[in-house]
Amino acid sequence: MAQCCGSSSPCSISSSAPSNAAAPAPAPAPAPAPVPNQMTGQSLLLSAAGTTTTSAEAPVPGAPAYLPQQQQQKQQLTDTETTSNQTLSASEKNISGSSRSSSSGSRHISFESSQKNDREEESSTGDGHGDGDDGHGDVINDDEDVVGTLPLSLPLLSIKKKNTLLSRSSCAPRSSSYSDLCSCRNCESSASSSSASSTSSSSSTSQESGAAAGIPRSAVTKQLVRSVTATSIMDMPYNTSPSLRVRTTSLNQLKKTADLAIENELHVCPSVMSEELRKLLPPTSETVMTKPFPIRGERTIADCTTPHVIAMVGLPARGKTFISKKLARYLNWIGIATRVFNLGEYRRHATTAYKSHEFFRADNEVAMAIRNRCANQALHDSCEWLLSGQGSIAVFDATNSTRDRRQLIYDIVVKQHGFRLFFVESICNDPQIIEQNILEVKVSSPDYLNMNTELVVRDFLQRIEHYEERYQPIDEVTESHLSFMKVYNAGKKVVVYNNEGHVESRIVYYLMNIHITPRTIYLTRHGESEHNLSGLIGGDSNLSARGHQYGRALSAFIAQQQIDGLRVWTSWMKRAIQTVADVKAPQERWKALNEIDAGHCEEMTYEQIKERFPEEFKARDVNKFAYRYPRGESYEDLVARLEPVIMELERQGNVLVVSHQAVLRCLFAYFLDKSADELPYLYVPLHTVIKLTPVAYGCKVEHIKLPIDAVDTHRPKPKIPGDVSEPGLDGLSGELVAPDGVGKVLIVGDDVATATNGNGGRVDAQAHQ
Ligand SMILES: O=P(O)(O)OC[C@H]1O[C@@](CO)(OP(=O)(O)O)[C@@H](O)[C@@H]1O
Repeated sequence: MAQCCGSSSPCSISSSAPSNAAAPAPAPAPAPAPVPNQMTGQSLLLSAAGTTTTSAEAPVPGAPAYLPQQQQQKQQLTDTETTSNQTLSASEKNISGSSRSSSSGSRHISFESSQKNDREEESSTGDGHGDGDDGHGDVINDDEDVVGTLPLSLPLLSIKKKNTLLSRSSCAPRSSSYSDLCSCRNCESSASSSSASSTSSSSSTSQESGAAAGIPRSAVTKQLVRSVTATSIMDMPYNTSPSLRVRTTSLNQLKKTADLAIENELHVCPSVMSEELRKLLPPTSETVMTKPFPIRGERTIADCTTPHVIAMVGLPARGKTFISKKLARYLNWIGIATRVFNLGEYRRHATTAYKSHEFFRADNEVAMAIRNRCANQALHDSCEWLLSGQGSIAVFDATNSTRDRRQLIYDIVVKQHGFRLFFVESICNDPQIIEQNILEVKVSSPDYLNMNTELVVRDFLQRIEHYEERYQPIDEVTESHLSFMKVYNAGKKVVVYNNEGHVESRIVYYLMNIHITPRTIYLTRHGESEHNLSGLIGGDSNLSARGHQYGRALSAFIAQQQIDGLRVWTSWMKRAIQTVADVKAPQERWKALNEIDAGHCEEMTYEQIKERFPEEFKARDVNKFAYRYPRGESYEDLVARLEPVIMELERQGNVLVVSHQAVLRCLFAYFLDKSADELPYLYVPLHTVIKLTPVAYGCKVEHIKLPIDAVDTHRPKPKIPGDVSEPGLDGLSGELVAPDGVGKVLIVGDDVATATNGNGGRVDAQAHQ
């Protein structure tokens, strides 16, 4: 299966149109007709608690790609083997799919909670063309009081597709390192004369012998692919060639690239390839010299070849903006560049004409013209952004509450641009959730500046009524060509329809796990360890005396917080387990929470690494996120390893996570929406609890430093890569990180130290105010 759900068990879900997998990034392949799913009448029931029951012939979608890395690679290699079969069956699908009746031709997966959930009665209430917004944006434009400041004459949606064809004839004088992959005349001659690494030499040997034997070009390429991908990373000592350091990451990409080349007969020289395509080539000594490690996002290019638009659907105050922002944060964290286009922000930017709910009346023609123009502009910008290659997923956050509006989106996104389109409809009939939503985010909306809460609630409820008049929930019969999921009452029930491909499966899985129940997450490193004292990284040492002291202070602090249903998660490492020895709460050990594996550099000081492996040490400073220790891990690897932890954290209530510097940076970056550049330098000091409380669309952060001294292990990014004389190693360090405006740093008073040093763990509550 080319793009299976990623389940470790055999997966029977058909992949999406294979043209997606084969499309060269970033330009999309011509729009494939939507492929209705072959599976009929299959349903899967999943309880809110995560237990699954499948109906008779149901395919089990399984958890998406959260397999260990090696398993994923194995899985992908197996998947790729079946690509050609899939291509055939998918084209058959296209032919047969068009004549099939909508309801029987689509896979329908329904996830229902074990709790009582009445199926929503969905009724069409008209065929108006309304659109709208319910989000409140961060952009407040007070300068504009003219109605419709967006130019009305703007040529909307006139985006040209990029030229995906690569010219053979323009092959420039080329680098010998590509000779084993290129078939242009120049390269062929240089290929035969070049000798390279073991991998490339075997490849060129295949080519030469193939040419000599008169084997057709495509067969030679296939042979080449096989010979390269059959090589196992495990068989190679890390220092055989610098290029091997990235081989695990590039292995699947290479396979896909090569298949792509076979399918499209693109025998072009890498020197004229697009940047995107070239990135997927196997590393050579040259690419390693200039760009030693894959940057964030490369890992996911193969998964997300075709740009996606995720279009929200639903009445105002149904949590669409909450879902959009949260989803974007998650997708960016896993390395898929995602951006939210919020229609409310466009409308507020276009006009300040909003005075009351009257603006949203269906018969308000002036307002309706503005709203339509803004919706078109937001969609246009989403597509522009995707076409520019800056991102892979655009989230269109608007109500998209009528069939006509959704059809328009489909025509533009799928038919015109050939992107994938997935609707996420949020349906909520629980007045409590709606009211809470209005109070939490609408009262502070720029639409209601200086208005009292009661008036805001009344006005907003009337706004909702205007939408209700024309709201048409997505209909499986009349809109059977759409891919969508419906989330009922903040996740009590989820329905998934025509779910296509890996990215959508991940989105569905993620959205099934999030919840809005208030809770708090506490992150802390273990107490100071013996290795911390001597400046050694990694290892599995015991706590120092001060580390044990921190353990006691932590348990006192946690007891004082009186946290309902708290669970404690630690790594498997001694220093983490020893830290929570006195904490009174159920504990779980996660291997995934173990510290970054520094491979050959384990239990060395930074100075020793610099001395023994100067190039490695420098390379890490150049790109710390992507740098993988020899026989060890990178931060990028850590993010992949931690995805199941994030998923489980999303499902849980109150949790205390006790882990390590690098691991906590990754988790912290998820909650703070930090970039790959910032992530490895986030400040996570010893003996400090980071308290995270979800609020509205974000997260409140408090740093609570318990008053027990510890060494500072933070090494800030040096100005000169490889420099160890920078501050940070000698106790000077970075700033506490708190998100703009919402975070605050609390310093706990002496009471904790007193309490833990002899008062049996009692802590004066006042100390924390
Ligand atoms: O990525 P850098 O900044 O090196 O930080 C990670 C390092 O932090 C350390 C301490 O130096 O973490 P910890 O003590 O939390 O286990 C090392 O074990 C680890 O290799």
